[in-house]
Parts: sequence; C-alpha cells; structure tokens
Amino acid sequence: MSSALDFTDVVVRRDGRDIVDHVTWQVSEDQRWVVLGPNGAGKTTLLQLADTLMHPTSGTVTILGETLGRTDVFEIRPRIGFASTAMARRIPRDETVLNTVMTAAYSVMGRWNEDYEGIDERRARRVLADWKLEHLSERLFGTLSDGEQKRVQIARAVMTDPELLLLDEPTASLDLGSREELLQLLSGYAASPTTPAMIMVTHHVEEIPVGFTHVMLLREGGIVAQGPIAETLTAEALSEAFGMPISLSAEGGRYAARAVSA
Ligand SMILES: Nc1ncnc2c1ncn2[C@@H]1O[C@H](COP(=O)(O)OP(=O)(O)OP(=O)(O)O)[C@@H](O)[C@H]1O
Repeated sequence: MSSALDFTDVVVRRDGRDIVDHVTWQVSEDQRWVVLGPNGAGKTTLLQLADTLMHPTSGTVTILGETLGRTDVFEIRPRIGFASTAMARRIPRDETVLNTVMTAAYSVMGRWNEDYEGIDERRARRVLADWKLEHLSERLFGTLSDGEQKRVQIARAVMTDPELLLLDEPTASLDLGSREELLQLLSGYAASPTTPAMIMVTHHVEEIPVGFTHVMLLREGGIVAQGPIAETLTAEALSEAFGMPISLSAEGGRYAARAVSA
C-alpha cells in the first residue's frame, strides 16, 4: 500500500517555538486517521502542511509521492480535498448548493461564467446524493444550517475525487442529531474501498466516526501517541495529551471520555 503522506522529523517553528515538534508520521492510502489534541496542540498546522499551504522549518513532508520544496505545489493541490470552516467562509453565501459543489471541479470559489460539462453536473448531483444534500441542491449556501453547510463543505472536497481527504473539525458546533448524522455519513464513506486516505482533526473522542483506523494524539506540537485506534487510544494517552486524568469508554466502535474526579 503506497503512502499518501510521509512526514520525517518535521518541525514548524514560529516565534522561537516549535508548534510542530519533530513529527514523524506515515499515512497509507487505506488508512483513516483522527488527529486529536487540545487547543493549540498543532492539529491545524499539521493539516496545513498536508495541504501544501505551509512548508516545514525543517524535516521532510512528502504528499502523494511529491516532496514539499522539490515540487510545484500547484500540481499536488488539486489531488487533495480539504474541508474546513476557514475555507467555508470563502464560499459565496448567494451560491446555490449545486454550484458550490460543482465549481470544486475547477478549483474556484464561485461559479463565474464557465460552461460546465454535463458530466460535472451529473457527478455533483451524485455527490450531493451521497451526502444527503440532493433536496437542497437549489438552496443558497448562506441559507443552510450549520450541519448542512458542513456536509456541503465535505461534498465540495470530495467532488474532485481527491487522493487525500483532510477534514478540520467537521462536526464542531453541530447539534447532537446533525453530529450523529454526519458521523454516520463519514463512517459509510470511510468504509468504501474507493475512498482515499482520510485525516480528520477533532478535539473530542465522541466525534471519531466508526471505522476510522488510526489516531494521533498531540500535545504542544509533539506526538504523545500514534497508531491503530484500538490499541493507541487509551485513557493514559488521552490524559497525557490533555494534561489531566481522563477516563475512556468504548462501545460499538464509538468512544466517550471524561475527566476523572479527584
Ligand atoms: N503564524 C503563527 N505565529 C505564531 N504562532 C502560531 C502561528 N500559527 C499558529 N501558531 C500557534 O501554534 C500553535 C498551534 O496552532 P494550531 O492552530 O495548529 O493548533 P490546533 O491544535 O489546531 O488548535 P485548535 O484546536 O485551537 O484549533 C498555537 O499555539 C498557535 O497559537
């Protein structure tokens, strides 16, 4: 199985501090990773490296076989899907859901005046159906609920058939029903053999979709633990990452954590 992502001794230094601290990490194309850690642990910075938006201060970042610094990032970027709140802010509020997803094929944020091939529209409608959005295809993006907007962001990110999919807190700020609905969709997507390597950042073990295979726990830019979820996600590792005693329970592939009272 070839590597989607290969980080070797990666450091990102800002203001004299290593916000990514000697990270060595490999993601193969059949793996679905969760990157977990407290605020400021460096999760988003790792995703920005993986999306070629940032170069490391030292170390080597290889994405889909191409090494940053030795390759044209504009060649790699179309091969990566990235859904985040920061990117969603750039989606025009008065764009229809269909166009928001369809325009991903052209890596532009608005419809402008291109002539779209029927094939793109057919693919966009299929992706909308996959993410339970077909009934909203003519609605304006700005009129959607948070949960619907998150699903549109992901649909847009998968529209281009990426070889690596990055999700920055896809279930943050969702109500219970919307969160559970999205987690189910993510589980279904993760289970398909045609799905690319996935990396999802979250703060909460409750937001790990069933079927995700690997976890990285981060604290202050450094790796506390990484590996297959079943053996790596432990109360000890969580306690170290979050800097407090935490108990962990697991049921049916889902996790729950809480602080241990003194
Ligand atoms: N350009 C920068 N200059 C200085 N510090 C930075 C810069 N970018 C990020 N940082 C710091 O690096 C640390 C890691 O930031 P990052 O956004 O990757 O964390 P995170 O784990 O995604 O946090 P959160 O969960 O709050 O989103 C934070 O302390 C942040 O303040």
